Amino acid sequence: MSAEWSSIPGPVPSPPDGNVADIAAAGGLHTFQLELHERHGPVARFELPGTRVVSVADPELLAVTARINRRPEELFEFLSPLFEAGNLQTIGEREHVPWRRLLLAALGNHRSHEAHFAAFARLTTQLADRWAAAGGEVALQQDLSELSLRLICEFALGGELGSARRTSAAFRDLIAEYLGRQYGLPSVIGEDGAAEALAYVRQTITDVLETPRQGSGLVGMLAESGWEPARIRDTVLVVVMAGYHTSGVAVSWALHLLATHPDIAARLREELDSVLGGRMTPTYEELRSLDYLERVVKEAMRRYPPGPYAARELAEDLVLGDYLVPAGTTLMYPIWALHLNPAHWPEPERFDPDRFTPEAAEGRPKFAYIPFGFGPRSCEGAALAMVEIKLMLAVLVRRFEFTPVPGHVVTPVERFVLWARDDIRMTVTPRQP
Ligand code: HEM
Repeated sequence: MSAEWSSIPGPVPSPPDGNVADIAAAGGLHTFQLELHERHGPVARFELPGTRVVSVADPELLAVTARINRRPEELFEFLSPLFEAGNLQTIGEREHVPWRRLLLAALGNHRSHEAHFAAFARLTTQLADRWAAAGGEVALQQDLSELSLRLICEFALGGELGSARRTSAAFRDLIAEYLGRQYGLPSVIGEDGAAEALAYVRQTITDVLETPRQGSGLVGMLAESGWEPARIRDTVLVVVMAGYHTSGVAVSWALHLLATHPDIAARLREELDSVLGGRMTPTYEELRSLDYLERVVKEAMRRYPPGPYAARELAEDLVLGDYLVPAGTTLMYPIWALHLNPAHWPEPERFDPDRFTPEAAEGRPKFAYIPFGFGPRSCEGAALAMVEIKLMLAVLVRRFEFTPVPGHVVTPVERFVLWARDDIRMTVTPRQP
């Protein structure tokens, strides 16, 4: 077996941009990968400028890659301008291992989640009160990404980070701008706009680090880390960037699915009403006992994974099924395509939370479902995100009926995260207590 990238099935690349035009024609990397695997099978190749990619949509084959730490630099190059001390998405294993240890200690601690739970509930209730007072139509992704920014700042920094609206817009625009530059798309905010947004984000982070606050495990741990100040600032930036939109986007997709599946929404409400009685927010303990809520969240992240892909780079040749993939290849984990693979998810488009009962999940390969990635570079915020998402959804579904706005079309687009192109617009109607 020879290590030949071109022996792997895939579309014909056209120099110098490889398959960039095919990706644009498909509507983005997320939809391109669905078509790629439908046409070429579970292991398929394609080419980005200067990068040979092999995309793997078979969970059993993914298991073979589970120890790889290295991320491909070219693919994440667009994030480099954000960092002062090196791109944290792609730092090498030696630096990454202690960095991950600190993040897991700061973000993955259940006692710490419990300690911040009352503040999370207060911030979520504030948004619900605002919706109830204003009534009518809301833009879910805008409001919920601002709320998740507030939650992550409360948790990781002990309070607000500048104006939530401005910070959230700055991150969104910076990612769209840098990603667009990498793939030759039209500018979103221009050179000056990007410089201004980055300066705003950096300044607010510096302000937070210079003003001691109570209740921030992350800032305290960073202060004791002995790391250079630029790496500390970069770490705060990456945590805020990774956490500001993902949880809110997950909740908005879940609400979209619930609003279009009234029977499932009714079953979730029944569970919430029976556990909460007359109260509007669950306790931390109650949240853990809401089984159907958990299944709804998992199924929503299967149907619309907020992070639609992950990637690694091969340091050595690797046997993947029938192929020997050469060293230097970028391995893509096409999370959306994996979550819609009919071999493991019958009728994959159907929204059915009961796919996640213990009985239904039995025998399903571990890596058939990977919303938070896997292996040594999996998401350090996963456990925290699940608490945030379940709490936001519980409070909002307990308090409101959500009705899709007639004529508003919801189209997923990939901008590093799976957003809806024109947001998800809903009419919110307070439920009778
Ligand atoms: C719905 C919520 C979220 C989803 C779906 C999500 C998904 C992901 C995915 C797919 C990756 C790449 C994993 C891989 O390469 O195997 C990732 C990485 C990461 N996520 Fe999340 N994430 C979420 C929320 C969060 C939150 C709330 C935080 C921080 C508080 C966070 C922090 C990170 C960090 C720091 C990384 C980089 C991991 C590394 O390179 O070691 N994420 N996330």
